[in-house]
This record gives sequence, structure tokens and C-alpha cells, in this order.
Amino acid sequence: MTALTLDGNATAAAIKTELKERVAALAERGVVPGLGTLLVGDDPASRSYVTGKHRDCAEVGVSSISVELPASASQEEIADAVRRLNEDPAVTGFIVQLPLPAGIDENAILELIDPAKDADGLHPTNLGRLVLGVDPSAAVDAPLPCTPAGIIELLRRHDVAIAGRHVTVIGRGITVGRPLGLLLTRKGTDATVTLTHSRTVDLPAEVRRADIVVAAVGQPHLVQADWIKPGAAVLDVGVTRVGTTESGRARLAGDVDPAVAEVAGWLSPNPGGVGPMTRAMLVSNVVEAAERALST
Ligand SMILES: Nc1nc(=O)c2c([nH]1)NC[C@@H]1CN(c3ccc(C(=O)N[C@@H](CCC(=O)O)C(=O)O)cc3)C=[N+]21
Repeated sequence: MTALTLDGNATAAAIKTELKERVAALAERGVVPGLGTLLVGDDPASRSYVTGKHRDCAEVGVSSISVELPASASQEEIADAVRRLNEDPAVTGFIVQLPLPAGIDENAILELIDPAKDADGLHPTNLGRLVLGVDPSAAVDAPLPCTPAGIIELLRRHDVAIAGRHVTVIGRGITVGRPLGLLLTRKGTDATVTLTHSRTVDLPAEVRRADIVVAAVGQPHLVQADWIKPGAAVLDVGVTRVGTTESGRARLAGDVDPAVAEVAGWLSPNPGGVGPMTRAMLVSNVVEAAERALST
């Protein structure tokens, strides 16, 4: 048996087609949503992620505004760039590409983002709304963190049942694991979640009882085939550079051992799984912010 594919490329393409219509409706009312990106330093991986985000925006008719600062930028220079993006009327949502250079207080920078323009859903106000929003229909409308929202959308659009199922999340990071636990346990999603991390005593045992496994730690091929309940859905989020190919390109490995495909019922490829979904949800947050701004 071989796992069915949780196809992030195809699903993200479908979401972008839907977004295109909403962008056209906004255009009729004279609004063009705009994504701002702030990139500090010249890490090639970060640069290529940012380029991908601009490409996605162009596909759906969202404009993009790119701000770059040198790796030597100070805390105050970065803060000023954030304040300018907050004030720029062409920017309906923006992100500060993480990680920021060593020595910069990342949380202090994230706190300066206008919560109404927070395209990542990582501002404390929006994360707080997610904590308070157990019942999402009662919650204040807020942008959701892109990777967790993309994971849930990927499962939903492949009809993988979530309600009442046991989900084991590997990794408690701020962009994936922790907010994913919050999203999965909301009313309407209704999963039971085990959030594991580097001090978890018996990780294979926690994974074995899961109907859905999300690996977001950045440890190449950590998750083994004999950890997987037959038929479970497995989402491979992490990527680690494990060397270079002969042609000089980065050789990347996900968190899931390829042999898992022989046991799992569903598997998200990496690349081509959660990554494109993250980007589609980012565009979705920017479009939603523009829609919200019109209605308030
Ligand atoms: N403020 C902030 N927000 C982020 O969302 C954020 C960030 N900082 N810092 C870095 C991580 C990483 N990240 C990725 C998103 C998509 C792909 C992606 O689409 N990957 C493709 C492959 C891309 C390629 O081939 O270059 C795939 O999985 O198929 C990868 C990585 C967002 N991040």
C-alpha cells in the first residue's frame, strides 16, 4: 500500500483561483490588496521564500511591496521600516520575514506590526484572539497563522476527518506547533491534540496513537515508518538543508522518512505539500484584511 498524496500544489492552486475572484470583486470597488514583505539580510533561502510570496500575489492580482534592509540593520532601523509599512496605504497586509539577524529582538519587532495588517497572524493581539477564540464564530475576526491554517485546509480539502481524531504534533515552535494546537482544538475542528517537543519522553509512542501526525521540528527523516498507525495522515512540515547537489543546489530533507509512505494512508510531500499551502494562506490573509478594511 502506498499513501495517497496530500497535494499542496494543487490545493494551493485551487485556493488561489478562488482568491482571484475575490480580488476582482475588490477591484470593482477600487481596492487593490497589497502584500508588503520586509527582508533583513541576504540569506538565500529567505530571499527565495519572499520571491515565492510575491509570485503568488502576482498570480491572483495582489500587488506586492518589497522592503529590504542589510544584515547590519539595527533594531531601530528595522522598527522604522515596520512603522512605514503600517502607514503605507498600498500595503493591506505585510510580513517580517523570520528569522531576523542575531541580536535583533524578534518579538519586539513583531509587536510593532499593526494587528490589522498582520498577514502572518503572529502579532500577540492576533495570537491572543486565537487563544480566546475557542468558538471561532464568536471570535473577533483575526488573521490565522499561515502554516497551521494551511495544514487544516489541506486536510479538509482531501476529506481527511479531523473532529474527534487524535493529532500528534511534533514541535512547539511559534509559527507551527503551538498555534496549530490552538486551531485544531477549536469548536468546529474538534481534534484531540498531543503537542510534543524535545523533552517528550517516548515520542514514537505518542506518534503511534495518532490518526494525524504533523512533523514540524526540522530534524531530517525523524519520523519512522514503524511509528505510524496504518492509514494515518502524515504532514511533513520541516525542511533542513542536508548538503549540496553536484550542481551546487541545496539538498533538502523533510522531517518524515520516505518509508512512511508504505504505512500512512495520506502523506504530504515535501516540497509540494505544506509549503505552497502556507503561501496560499498568506495571500488569503492579505485579501481578507482588504475586505475587512472595506467593511469597517
Ligand atoms: N514571517 C515569516 N512568515 C513565514 O511564513 C515564514 C518565515 N517568516 N520564515 C521562514 C518560514 C518558511 N516558510 C516557507 C513557506 C513556504 C515554503 C514553500 O512554499 N516551499 C516549497 C518549495 C519552495 C522552493 O522550491 O523554493 C514547497 O514546500 O513546495 C517554504 C517555506 C515561511 N516562513
